Amino acid sequence: MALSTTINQTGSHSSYRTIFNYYLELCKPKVVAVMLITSMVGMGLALESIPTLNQMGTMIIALTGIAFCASSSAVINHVVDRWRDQKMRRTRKRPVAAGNLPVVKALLFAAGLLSTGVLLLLNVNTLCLLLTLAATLGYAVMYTLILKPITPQNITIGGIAGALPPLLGWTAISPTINAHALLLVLIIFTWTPPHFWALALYRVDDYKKAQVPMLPVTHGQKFTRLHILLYSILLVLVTALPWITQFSSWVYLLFVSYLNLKFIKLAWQLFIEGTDALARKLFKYSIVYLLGLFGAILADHMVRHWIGLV
Ligand code: HEM
Ligand SMILES: CC(C)=CCC/C(C)=C/CC/C(C)=C/COP(=O)(O)OP(=O)(O)O
Repeated sequence: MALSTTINQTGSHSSYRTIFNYYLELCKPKVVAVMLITSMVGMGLALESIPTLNQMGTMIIALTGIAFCASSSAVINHVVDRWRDQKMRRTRKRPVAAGNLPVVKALLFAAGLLSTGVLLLLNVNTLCLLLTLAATLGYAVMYTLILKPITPQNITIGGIAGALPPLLGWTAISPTINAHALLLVLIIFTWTPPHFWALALYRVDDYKKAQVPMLPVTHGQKFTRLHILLYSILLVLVTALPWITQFSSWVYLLFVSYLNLKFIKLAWQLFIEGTDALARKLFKYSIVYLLGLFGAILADHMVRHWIGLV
């Protein structure tokens, strides 16, 4: 119905574009893009010098494979969540929830993405492939299908899947489970609850309507704000670990301290004042924060190891 309207009004080119946009939206491209950036940082940190052409090839294949697998789990999330998405203002226009794309087509798309991703990662190494599959199933099955509808700790446990990308990147270059790569995973794992619960605070009515037991629904606003603050304090401690373990220099520490100060300030203000505007501000800042932190840790490593300065 929506498609024929588009064809009648604006011609077939725009309908192709609409369909392309539907499929693109299913992949959660912005979230996957940030995940790929953290994977790329993992790759850069695993390298002790400027990458060779061969390594660059591996990086491109691995990033494409990870992107395809991550996207396939995002598509499955759209299918599994379609009833819940229909009830929420933020998600009700999503292609499967709104009936613009049939479930079967979405599932075929997910299967195509997953098999292409696996084929690509078979050319990288087995560890990288297996960990990527674990993250894919972690988000599509463990989080979306099992944890999301049953416990407010869904995002803390399910957050492991979203936290894995730096390790995926690291293993693409060096197929071992490195302690410093696990530190990066720990950073995203600790960052996820304030990232998500900030959004859940100002979208609480959506989650109530869809009967999803997110923390503000089950335990209230004040309790959620306290937990955002506690996780933010934990995040400050965890993000000092790269410096404490002498993986990163004081330049990283300085930059991250600035990012942390702002994070704590917002989390504290949100705890005290509790407005939707502050929750929204913290959610948006959480993304800037993560990108800044990963940028800083990579720049610090590149300057000291790739270029040999300091
Ligand atoms: C269990 C873990 C996570 C949960 C539950 C979660 C939840 C969410 C939600 C509900 C949104 C809003 C999407 C929308 O507006 O439609 C969002 C946005 C976003 N998330 Fe997360 N997230 C998680 C992990 C991550 C991770 C690991 C990253 C990156 C490394 C990430 C990056 C982003 C980005 C970039 C956006 C903005 C997307 C946009 O503007 O369209 N998230 N997240
Ligand atoms: C291979 C690999 C790296 C896999 C990770 C996959 C991935 C895309 C994880 C995304 C995490 C995320 C955006 C959760 C959103 O929660 P939600 O689904 O409850 O949010 P929604 O209400 O917006 O759908």
